[in-house]
Amino acid sequence: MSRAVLSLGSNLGDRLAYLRVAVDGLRDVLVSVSSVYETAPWGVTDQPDFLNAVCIVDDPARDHWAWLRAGQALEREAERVREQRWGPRTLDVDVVTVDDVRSADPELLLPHPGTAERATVLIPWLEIDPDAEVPGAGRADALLAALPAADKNDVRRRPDLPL
Ligand SMILES: Nc1ncnc2c1ncn2[C@@H]1O[C@H](COP(=O)(O)OP(=O)(O)OP(=O)(O)O)[C@@H](O)[C@H]1O
Ligand SMILES: Nc1nc2c(c(=O)[nH]1)N=C(CO)CN2
Repeated sequence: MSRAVLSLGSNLGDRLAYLRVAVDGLRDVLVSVSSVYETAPWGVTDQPDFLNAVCIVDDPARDHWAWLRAGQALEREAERVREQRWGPRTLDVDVVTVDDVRSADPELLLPHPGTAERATVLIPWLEIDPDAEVPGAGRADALLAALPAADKNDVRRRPDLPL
């Protein structure tokens, strides 16, 4: 089996529609999907707010590279153009974890290196898996508890935006 946690983000154009492109494209392998969260941008802060969500997918036939390729195909479907690092995008699909795979290959770092510091990933992930663990870094709830309150306050659930 290969179970992956994918982080979705959009801050350009019809943000909800782009997240739906991703979820619809994963429908056959979808185990669960979080609520949508409106989040203040980190990294490059002078850009529009993001919508973020996390989904858990499972497919015994896919390895971690197949999940990366699936995410990239969805980004292409959302007409993503490659722009500045951490800049605005119609759709970003990050592979957060795949089972307990660890990878130092720059094309596919696992677990995704930003995970432990990103409330925008940890909060939606914990919503759908309260026992979530980041391989090598411990429980997601403990990682979230260690983040500044301001980071958590910048992640607001949007129950009015269903996926
Ligand atoms: N776990 C991963 N998930 C998705 N892409 C990854 C992962 N590890 C490495 N990459 C590589 O990262 C590149 C995409 O980077 P991208 O421009 O989306 O970064 P970013 O989203 O701006 O920043 P960040 O990766 O910190 O969220 C791709 O070339 C991809 O091969
Ligand atoms: N709130 C938020 N900020 C970001 C995000 C994101 O998904 N959410 N993604 C980025 C590029 O990976 C840069 N900044």
